[in-house]
Amino acid sequence: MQPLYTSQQVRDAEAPLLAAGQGKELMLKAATGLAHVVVRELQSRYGRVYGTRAVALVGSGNNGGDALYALAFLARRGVSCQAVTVAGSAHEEGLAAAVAAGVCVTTEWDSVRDADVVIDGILGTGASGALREPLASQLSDWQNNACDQLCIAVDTPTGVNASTGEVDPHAVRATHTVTFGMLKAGLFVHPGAGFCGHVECVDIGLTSTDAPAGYLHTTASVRGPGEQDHKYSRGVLGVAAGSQQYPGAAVLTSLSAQNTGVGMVRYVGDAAGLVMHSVPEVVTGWGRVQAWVVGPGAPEDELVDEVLDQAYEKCLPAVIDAGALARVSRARDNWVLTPHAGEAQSLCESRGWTVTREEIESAPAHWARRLASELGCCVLIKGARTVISEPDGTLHLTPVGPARLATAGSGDVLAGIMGALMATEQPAGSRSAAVVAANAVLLHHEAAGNRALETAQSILEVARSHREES
Ligand SMILES: NC(=O)C1=CN([C@@H]2O[C@H](COP(=O)(O)OP(=O)(O)OC[C@H]3O[C@@H](n4cnc5c(N)ncnc54)[C@H](O)[C@@H]3O)[C@@H](O)[C@H]2O)[C@@H](O)CC1
Ligand SMILES: Nc1ncnc2c1ncn2[C@@H]1O[C@H](COP(=O)(O)OP(=O)(O)O)[C@@H](O)[C@H]1O
Ligand SMILES: [K+]
Repeated sequence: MQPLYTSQQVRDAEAPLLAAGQGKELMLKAATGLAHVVVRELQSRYGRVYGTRAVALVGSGNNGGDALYALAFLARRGVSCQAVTVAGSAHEEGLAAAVAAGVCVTTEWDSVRDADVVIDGILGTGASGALREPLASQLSDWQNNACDQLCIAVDTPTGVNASTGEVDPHAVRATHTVTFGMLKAGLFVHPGAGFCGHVECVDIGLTSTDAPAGYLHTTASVRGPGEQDHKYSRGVLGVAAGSQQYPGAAVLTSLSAQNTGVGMVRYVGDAAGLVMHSVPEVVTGWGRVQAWVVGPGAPEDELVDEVLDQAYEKCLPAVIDAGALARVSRARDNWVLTPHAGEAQSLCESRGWTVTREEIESAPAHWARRLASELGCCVLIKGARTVISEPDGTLHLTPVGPARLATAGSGDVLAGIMGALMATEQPAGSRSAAVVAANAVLLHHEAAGNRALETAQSILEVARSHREES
């Protein structure tokens, strides 16, 4: 997992180097890394670099300085380069270097639309507040008329808050973002993440001792059984799921847990017959378990309350989903609540917080944080972009999953995968529970992404093949 930082944390990490007079060196490292990416992308899209046209949008600060030095580099590679200064002034030394290399400087935006690549060097970590006029309208005019243009953002797309992922209505939609030194959290949080395109980080020698604002998880790491393991040592998962109205959720959750790999699944609820018929490995009835999944398919309140009490009293890790979410009155830090935006809205409402489902969908990190802090456990808000927060606000993010996960029952499959990992990994606190949850999300993505699958049942088959291969 890769640490993610806020803009301020990155600026704090830069401060001692700037104080030691290394500002220009840092900027040259950043600009060189940026220029290499531009060259690579020009080559990849057009099959050549020489003779292509690059236009950089240049703001008044160091973000513009990076863009100007990169243009100087590109001009020497035979790229026809133009710098559009959008803020009246521009980084002096960068401007001098660009002009010396043959870069044409203008304040007119005419050339932007026809450029083979646009480099967005307007705002980086120094941005504050809404985009000002006339810049905001100029950006909208350009982007409303641009079509499939290569656009490489310097450090962060202008208008995307690099700390929070909040987005200005006129923000730049980049195809690539080249960020410097440390990954910024806002580049991976919805909705900002959707404006960044492919993100890569150029090492300019920054380090931080701060606690990161979050972590990016990209590869699922799952521990298989050891040679000495038996079914009990490996972990028994209790599944309390399904009802007469929604018996299928009990099957999907149990089967998904079984397919992910766990010592044993114990099922309690109203769909025991159907579960046994579909997953004969499952044992039904109460008994000792090392973790719980409770809630998929709206099991009865009485059963849910009993499971929640047991998990609380014994400090067992638990995945609380769907029908069980509304029953949580106290929580352990190794619990993960897994609402979708609608369920998160109900959780907020029951606490007297007024928010719409749409507002949660447009700022899931904010609401996951608020709920996690209120409840004292991890909160994972499901959706096109899933976000997990620990009670202290530390975020755990993953790349976006395949859209074919948007199908009924796929949340039940996720609950089963997560439950299996909870039972085998035994997370003791919120950090390890959040890591388990992120791993489950990645496995869920992988299972759905391996083939052109459309149903939750098919996702299960891939979960099984994943287990057999590992
Ligand atoms: N400080 C350093 O050591 C390094 C900084 N680097 C670059 O420098 C950037 C940060 O530079 P700066 O601190 O100069 O800040 P920026 O270049 O991000 O922006 C500062 C300028 O933007 C204007 N501005 C802020 N908010 C605005 C808004 N909403 N609408 C319109 N204009 C607005 C401000 O008036 C100010 O003039 C980083 O993102 C990175 O690209 C890199 O060169 C690496 C080294
Ligand atoms: N467009 C999408 N792209 C990627 N993943 C998605 C998308 N839509 C939904 N998902 C994922 O699919 C799952 C749906 O879960 P949920 O809404 O609980 O469904 P159900 O209750 O029917 O099981 C979640 O893991 C969610 O993150
Ligand atoms: K930028």
